[in-house]
Amino acid sequence: MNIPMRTYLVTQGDRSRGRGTGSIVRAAIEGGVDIVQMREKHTSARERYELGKELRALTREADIPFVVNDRVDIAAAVDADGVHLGDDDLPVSVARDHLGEEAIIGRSVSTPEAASEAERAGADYLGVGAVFATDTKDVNEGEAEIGTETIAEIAETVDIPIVGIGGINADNATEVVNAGAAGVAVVTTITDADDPAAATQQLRQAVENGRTTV
Ligand SMILES: Cc1ncc(COP(=O)(O)OP(=O)(O)O)c(N)n1
Ligand SMILES: Cc1nc(C(=O)O)sc1CCOP(=O)(O)O
Ligand SMILES: [Mg+2]
Repeated sequence: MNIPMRTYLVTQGDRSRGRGTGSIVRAAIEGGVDIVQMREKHTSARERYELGKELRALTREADIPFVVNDRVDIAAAVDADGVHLGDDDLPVSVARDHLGEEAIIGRSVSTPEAASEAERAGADYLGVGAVFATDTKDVNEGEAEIGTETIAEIAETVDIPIVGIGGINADNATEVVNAGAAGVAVVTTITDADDPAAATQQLRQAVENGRTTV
């Protein structure tokens, strides 16, 4: 499965300076984002469903993949392309049974062992983090600031693509890609930017720079 994910936006409404998540996603699309994940932790199922339908329409119009964080039921309800799962979410195999062979299923990992297990379970890509310090999410001790060395180890271990996540911006994205990531996933670099479209473009350029210098 060839999933475009050089620049991967993970949404978070409460880190978007009061701007609607729809407007952030529209700007990211204008800036050339490759894939969008709806991640709205403290909202009801109904709110996620309504926002999910809006983001599905925007991403469909832009012809880019749309993934829902955590919730297989909401992914199915809004006709998303897939779901992103972590340790507290449904197993990859269960999501696969519900969403089908064509669905994009991402899995969070922070060690080579967990990466191998997720690949065996049928994940299509891995989100690996937290690469650098972040205050967007409380990351467990041992999974914080794993660095680009762990990105390199995991990239060597699995055949599926990986994206780095956590504290990534246009100044350090090149390093993440040079370590072996297919791309970078970000929340605040885009959602909290003065100009989310320009921030997406700069991130994209940093990723491209990595590809040409590897
Ligand atoms: C691309 C990507 N990578 C990792 C995560 C983290 O997922 P998870 O561990 O399930 O934590 P929450 O995001 O649910 O808090 C992600 N969402 N996206
Ligand atoms: C959602 C998420 N998952 C992480 C992980 O390590 O699995 S770090 C993270 C937050 C990323 O936010 P920012 O780009 O603002 O640092
Ligand atoms: Mg999760």
